[in-house]
Amino acid sequence: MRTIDGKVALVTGAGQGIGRAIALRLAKDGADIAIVDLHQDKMAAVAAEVAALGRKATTFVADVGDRDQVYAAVEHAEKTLGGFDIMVNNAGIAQVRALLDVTPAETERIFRINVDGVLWGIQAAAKKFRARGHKGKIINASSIAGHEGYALLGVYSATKFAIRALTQAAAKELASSGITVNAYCPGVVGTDMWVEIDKGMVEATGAEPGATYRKFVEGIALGRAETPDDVAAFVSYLAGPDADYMTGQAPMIDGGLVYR
Ligand SMILES: NC(=O)C1=CN([C@@H]2O[C@H](COP(=O)(O)OP(=O)(O)OC[C@H]3O[C@@H](n4cnc5c(N)ncnc54)[C@H](O)[C@@H]3O)[C@@H](O)[C@H]2O)C=CC1
Ligand SMILES: CC(=O)C(C)=O
Repeated sequence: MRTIDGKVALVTGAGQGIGRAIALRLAKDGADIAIVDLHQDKMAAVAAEVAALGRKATTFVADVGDRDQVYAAVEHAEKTLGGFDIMVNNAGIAQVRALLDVTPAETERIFRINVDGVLWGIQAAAKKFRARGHKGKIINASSIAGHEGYALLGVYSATKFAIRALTQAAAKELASSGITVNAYCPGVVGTDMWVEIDKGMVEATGAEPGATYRKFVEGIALGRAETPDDVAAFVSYLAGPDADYMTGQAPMIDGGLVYR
Protein backbone atom coordinates (compact mmCIF):
# COMPACT_ATOMS: atom_id res chain seq x y z
CA MET A 1 0.00 0.00 0.00
CA ARG A 2 1.35 3.45 -0.89
CA THR A 3 0.98 4.97 2.56
CA ILE A 4 3.03 8.12 1.91
CA ASP A 5 2.23 8.81 -1.73
CA GLY A 6 3.71 12.08 -2.94
CA LYS A 7 5.60 12.84 0.27
CA VAL A 8 9.28 13.76 0.32
CA ALA A 9 11.58 11.84 2.69
CA LEU A 10 15.23 12.54 3.45
CA VAL A 11 17.31 9.61 4.73
CA THR A 12 20.84 10.13 6.09
CA GLY A 13 23.42 7.37 5.82
CA ALA A 14 21.39 6.03 2.90
CA GLY A 15 24.34 4.95 0.76
CA GLN A 16 24.28 1.43 2.23
CA GLY A 17 22.97 -0.85 4.96
CA ILE A 18 19.89 0.11 6.96
CA GLY A 19 19.67 3.59 5.40
CA ARG A 20 19.58 2.15 1.88
CA ALA A 21 16.82 -0.29 2.88
CA ILE A 22 14.82 2.56 4.44
CA ALA A 23 15.21 4.70 1.31
CA LEU A 24 13.95 1.86 -0.90
CA ARG A 25 11.07 0.96 1.43
CA LEU A 26 9.85 4.56 1.69
CA ALA A 27 10.06 4.79 -2.12
CA LYS A 28 7.88 1.65 -2.38
CA ASP A 29 5.50 3.37 0.05
CA GLY A 30 5.19 6.21 -2.47
CA ALA A 31 7.71 8.85 -1.35
CA ASP A 32 10.34 10.68 -3.35
CA ILE A 33 13.69 10.30 -1.63
CA ALA A 34 16.62 12.57 -0.80
CA ILE A 35 19.63 10.33 -0.20
CA VAL A 36 22.29 11.87 2.04
CA ASP A 37 25.67 10.28 2.80
CA LEU A 38 29.41 10.82 2.54
CA HIS A 39 29.91 8.74 -0.60
CA GLN A 40 28.48 9.93 -3.94
CA ASP A 41 29.15 6.65 -5.75
CA LYS A 42 27.10 4.60 -3.29
CA MET A 43 24.32 7.19 -3.24
CA ALA A 44 24.13 7.19 -7.04
CA ALA A 45 23.51 3.43 -7.00
CA VAL A 46 20.70 3.78 -4.44
CA ALA A 47 19.20 6.68 -6.42
CA ALA A 48 19.05 4.41 -9.48
CA GLU A 49 17.22 1.78 -7.40
CA VAL A 50 14.72 4.40 -6.20
CA ALA A 51 14.18 5.56 -9.79
CA ALA A 52 13.56 1.95 -10.85
CA LEU A 53 10.71 1.90 -8.33
CA GLY A 54 9.13 4.84 -10.16
CA ARG A 55 9.96 7.54 -7.60
CA LYS A 56 12.15 10.61 -7.84
CA ALA A 57 15.52 10.55 -6.08
CA THR A 58 18.21 13.09 -5.41
CA THR A 59 21.59 12.76 -3.72
CA PHE A 60 23.49 15.16 -1.50
CA VAL A 61 26.93 14.71 0.03
CA ALA A 62 26.90 15.83 3.67
CA ASP A 63 28.60 15.04 6.93
CA VAL A 64 25.74 14.92 9.44
CA GLY A 65 28.09 16.12 12.19
CA ASP A 66 28.30 19.49 10.43
CA ARG A 67 25.20 21.56 11.15
CA ASP A 68 25.45 23.74 8.04
CA GLN A 69 25.73 20.68 5.81
CA VAL A 70 22.60 19.13 7.34
CA TYR A 71 20.63 22.35 6.82
CA ALA A 72 21.93 22.48 3.23
CA ALA A 73 20.79 18.88 2.67
CA VAL A 74 17.25 19.74 3.78
CA GLU A 75 17.21 22.84 1.51
CA HIS A 76 18.41 20.70 -1.39
CA ALA A 77 15.71 18.08 -0.78
CA GLU A 78 12.95 20.68 -0.73
CA LYS A 79 14.23 22.55 -3.77
CA THR A 80 14.87 19.43 -5.87
CA LEU A 81 11.88 17.32 -4.90
CA GLY A 82 9.34 20.10 -4.29
CA GLY A 83 8.44 19.35 -0.67
CA PHE A 84 9.69 18.08 2.64
CA ASP A 85 7.70 15.78 4.95
CA ILE A 86 9.81 13.05 6.59
CA MET A 87 13.32 13.18 8.07
CA VAL A 88 15.12 9.93 8.90
CA ASN A 89 18.26 10.59 10.94
CA ASN A 90 19.86 7.21 10.32
CA ALA A 91 23.60 7.89 9.82
CA GLY A 92 25.83 6.61 12.59
CA ILE A 93 29.15 4.97 13.34
CA ALA A 94 30.25 2.31 15.83
CA GLN A 95 33.27 2.17 18.10
CA VAL A 96 34.69 -0.85 19.94
CA ARG A 97 36.83 0.34 22.84
CA ALA A 98 37.10 -0.37 26.59
CA LEU A 99 35.89 2.61 28.58
CA LEU A 100 39.29 2.88 30.29
CA ASP A 101 41.02 3.25 26.92
CA VAL A 102 38.73 5.68 25.12
CA THR A 103 40.38 8.96 24.05
CA PRO A 104 38.88 12.45 23.87
CA ALA A 105 39.26 12.51 20.06
CA GLU A 106 37.41 9.19 19.62
CA THR A 107 34.63 10.25 21.97
CA GLU A 108 34.25 13.63 20.29
CA ARG A 109 34.05 12.00 16.87
CA ILE A 110 31.33 9.47 17.70
CA PHE A 111 29.22 11.97 19.66
CA ARG A 112 29.59 14.49 16.81
CA ILE A 113 28.22 12.04 14.24
CA ASN A 114 25.74 9.96 16.27
CA VAL A 115 24.32 12.62 18.60
CA ASP A 116 25.03 16.05 17.08
CA GLY A 117 24.08 14.61 13.68
CA VAL A 118 20.63 13.67 14.96
CA LEU A 119 20.22 16.98 16.79
CA TRP A 120 21.02 19.00 13.64
CA GLY A 121 18.65 16.76 11.69
CA ILE A 122 15.84 17.42 14.18
CA GLN A 123 16.52 21.18 14.05
CA ALA A 124 16.74 21.48 10.29
CA ALA A 125 13.68 19.32 9.65
CA ALA A 126 11.45 20.94 12.29
CA LYS A 127 12.34 24.45 11.08
CA LYS A 128 11.56 23.44 7.51
CA PHE A 129 8.20 21.86 8.45
CA ARG A 130 7.26 25.02 10.36
CA ALA A 131 8.39 27.29 7.50
CA ARG A 132 6.26 25.27 5.09
CA GLY A 133 3.33 25.46 7.49
CA HIS A 134 2.61 21.76 7.75
CA LYS A 135 3.22 18.85 10.08
CA GLY A 136 6.01 16.34 9.66
CA LYS A 137 7.69 13.22 10.94
CA ILE A 138 11.18 12.90 12.38
CA ILE A 139 12.58 9.39 12.85
CA ASN A 140 15.91 8.74 14.58
CA ALA A 141 18.25 5.73 14.72
CA SER A 142 18.84 4.48 18.23
CA SER A 143 19.60 0.82 19.04
CA ILE A 144 19.18 -1.96 21.57
CA ALA A 145 22.38 -0.27 22.81
CA GLY A 146 20.16 2.72 23.59
CA HIS A 147 18.35 0.53 26.15
CA GLU A 148 21.27 -1.51 27.47
CA GLY A 149 24.94 -0.52 27.76
CA TYR A 150 27.23 -3.10 26.14
CA ALA A 151 30.79 -3.91 27.23
CA LEU A 152 33.36 -2.52 24.77
CA LEU A 153 30.55 -0.58 23.10
CA GLY A 154 30.15 1.78 26.05
CA VAL A 155 30.56 5.12 24.31
CA TYR A 156 28.52 3.91 21.33
CA SER A 157 25.80 2.85 23.79
CA ALA A 158 25.94 6.30 25.42
CA THR A 159 25.32 7.94 22.04
CA LYS A 160 22.30 5.70 21.47
CA PHE A 161 20.87 6.42 24.95
CA ALA A 162 21.30 10.11 24.05
CA ILE A 163 19.15 9.62 20.94
CA ARG A 164 16.27 8.44 23.13
CA ALA A 165 16.62 11.57 25.28
CA LEU A 166 16.63 13.84 22.23
CA THR A 167 13.66 11.96 20.78
CA GLN A 168 11.60 12.37 23.95
CA ALA A 169 12.47 16.06 24.42
CA ALA A 170 11.91 16.90 20.75
CA ALA A 171 8.55 15.08 20.80
CA LYS A 172 7.44 17.31 23.69
CA GLU A 173 8.80 20.54 22.15
CA LEU A 174 7.43 19.94 18.66
CA ALA A 175 4.04 18.31 19.28
CA SER A 176 2.22 21.65 19.17
CA SER A 177 3.52 22.11 15.60
CA GLY A 178 2.09 18.74 14.57
CA ILE A 179 5.55 17.19 14.34
CA THR A 180 6.04 13.68 15.71
CA VAL A 181 9.47 12.41 16.73
CA ASN A 182 10.19 8.71 17.24
CA ALA A 183 13.19 6.40 17.15
CA TYR A 184 13.83 2.83 16.03
CA CYS A 185 16.07 0.49 17.99
CA PRO A 186 17.43 -2.34 15.83
CA GLY A 187 19.22 -5.36 17.31
CA VAL A 188 21.95 -7.17 15.39
CA VAL A 189 21.68 -6.27 11.73
CA GLY A 190 24.00 -7.88 9.20
CA THR A 191 25.57 -4.74 7.74
CA ASP A 192 29.11 -3.37 7.40
CA MET A 193 28.71 -1.87 10.88
CA TRP A 194 28.66 -5.37 12.40
CA VAL A 195 31.65 -6.40 10.26
CA GLU A 196 33.50 -3.47 11.89
CA ILE A 197 32.23 -4.34 15.39
CA ASP A 198 33.26 -7.97 14.99
CA LYS A 199 36.72 -6.88 13.80
CA GLY A 200 37.03 -4.56 16.79
CA MET A 201 36.06 -7.39 19.15
CA VAL A 202 38.77 -9.61 17.64
CA GLU A 203 41.33 -6.90 18.41
CA ALA A 204 39.95 -6.08 21.88
CA THR A 205 39.28 -9.59 23.21
CA GLY A 206 41.16 -12.04 21.00
CA ALA A 207 37.84 -13.60 19.94
CA GLU A 208 37.80 -15.62 16.73
CA PRO A 209 36.61 -13.64 13.69
CA GLY A 210 32.83 -13.98 13.49
CA ALA A 211 32.49 -15.36 17.03
CA THR A 212 31.11 -12.16 18.62
CA TYR A 213 28.54 -11.73 15.86
CA ARG A 214 27.46 -15.38 16.19
CA LYS A 215 27.20 -15.06 19.98
CA PHE A 216 24.94 -12.02 19.68
CA VAL A 217 22.78 -13.70 17.02
CA GLU A 218 22.42 -16.84 19.17
CA GLY A 219 20.67 -14.67 21.77
CA ILE A 220 17.89 -13.66 19.36
CA ALA A 221 14.59 -15.40 20.16
CA LEU A 222 13.48 -15.48 16.52
CA GLY A 223 16.65 -17.39 15.67
CA ARG A 224 18.24 -15.29 12.96
CA ALA A 225 20.13 -12.06 12.44
CA GLU A 226 18.08 -9.00 11.56
CA THR A 227 18.05 -7.73 7.99
CA PRO A 228 18.01 -4.08 6.92
CA ASP A 229 14.54 -4.77 5.48
CA ASP A 230 13.28 -5.82 8.95
CA VAL A 231 14.28 -2.37 10.22
CA ALA A 232 12.91 -0.58 7.15
CA ALA A 233 9.49 -2.21 7.64
CA PHE A 234 9.21 -0.63 11.07
CA VAL A 235 10.44 2.75 9.81
CA SER A 236 7.77 2.50 7.11
CA TYR A 237 5.17 2.25 9.87
CA LEU A 238 6.69 5.23 11.75
CA ALA A 239 6.69 7.31 8.54
CA GLY A 240 3.09 6.52 7.67
CA PRO A 241 -0.31 7.68 8.87
CA ASP A 242 -0.84 4.66 11.17
CA ALA A 243 1.80 6.18 13.49
CA ASP A 244 0.17 9.63 13.61
CA TYR A 245 -0.76 9.18 17.29
CA MET A 246 2.71 8.00 18.36
CA THR A 247 5.47 10.34 19.50
CA GLY A 248 8.53 10.29 21.77
CA GLN A 249 8.92 6.50 21.56
CA ALA A 250 11.93 4.29 20.84
CA PRO A 251 10.72 0.68 20.39
CA MET A 252 13.09 -2.20 19.88
CA ILE A 253 12.82 -4.07 16.60
CA ASP A 254 15.32 -6.81 17.39
CA GLY A 255 13.73 -10.25 16.94
CA GLY A 256 13.50 -10.68 20.71
CA LEU A 257 16.92 -9.89 22.15
CA VAL A 258 16.48 -7.14 24.73
CA TYR A 259 13.33 -6.92 26.86
CA ARG A 260 12.34 -3.66 28.63
N1 LIG B 1 23.93 -2.68 12.17
C1 LIG B 1 23.33 -2.84 13.35
O1 LIG B 1 23.34 -3.95 13.92
C2 LIG B 1 22.68 -1.69 14.03
C3 LIG B 1 22.73 -0.40 13.54
N2 LIG B 1 22.10 0.61 14.24
C4 LIG B 1 22.15 1.98 13.76
O2 LIG B 1 21.58 2.06 12.47
C5 LIG B 1 22.20 3.10 11.71
C6 LIG B 1 22.68 2.55 10.37
O3 LIG B 1 23.59 1.48 10.64
P1 LIG B 1 24.16 0.50 9.49
O4 LIG B 1 23.38 0.63 8.26
O5 LIG B 1 24.29 -0.83 10.13
O6 LIG B 1 25.61 1.12 9.30
P2 LIG B 1 26.58 1.12 8.01
O7 LIG B 1 27.93 1.38 8.57
O8 LIG B 1 26.36 -0.07 7.17
O9 LIG B 1 26.08 2.41 7.21
C7 LIG B 1 26.15 3.68 7.75
C8 LIG B 1 26.06 4.71 6.65
O10 LIG B 1 26.16 6.00 7.28
C9 LIG B 1 27.10 6.78 6.54
N3 LIG B 1 27.74 7.76 7.43
C10 LIG B 1 28.64 7.52 8.41
N4 LIG B 1 29.05 8.66 8.95
C11 LIG B 1 28.37 9.65 8.32
C12 LIG B 1 28.38 11.06 8.44
N5 LIG B 1 29.17 11.69 9.31
N6 LIG B 1 27.57 11.78 7.63
C13 LIG B 1 26.77 11.16 6.72
N7 LIG B 1 26.73 9.83 6.56
C14 LIG B 1 27.54 9.08 7.35
C15 LIG B 1 28.10 5.78 5.99
O11 LIG B 1 28.80 6.32 4.88
C16 LIG B 1 27.20 4.60 5.63
O12 LIG B 1 26.68 4.72 4.32
C17 LIG B 1 23.33 3.64 12.60
O13 LIG B 1 22.90 4.79 13.26
C18 LIG B 1 23.55 2.52 13.60
O14 LIG B 1 24.09 2.98 14.81
C19 LIG B 1 21.42 0.37 15.40
C20 LIG B 1 21.35 -0.87 15.91
C21 LIG B 1 21.97 -2.01 15.27
C1 LIG C 1 25.36 -1.98 16.35
C2 LIG C 1 24.44 -2.03 17.49
O1 LIG C 1 23.77 -1.07 17.80
C3 LIG C 1 24.34 -3.24 18.19
C4 LIG C 1 24.13 -3.19 19.61
O2 LIG C 1 24.41 -4.26 17.64
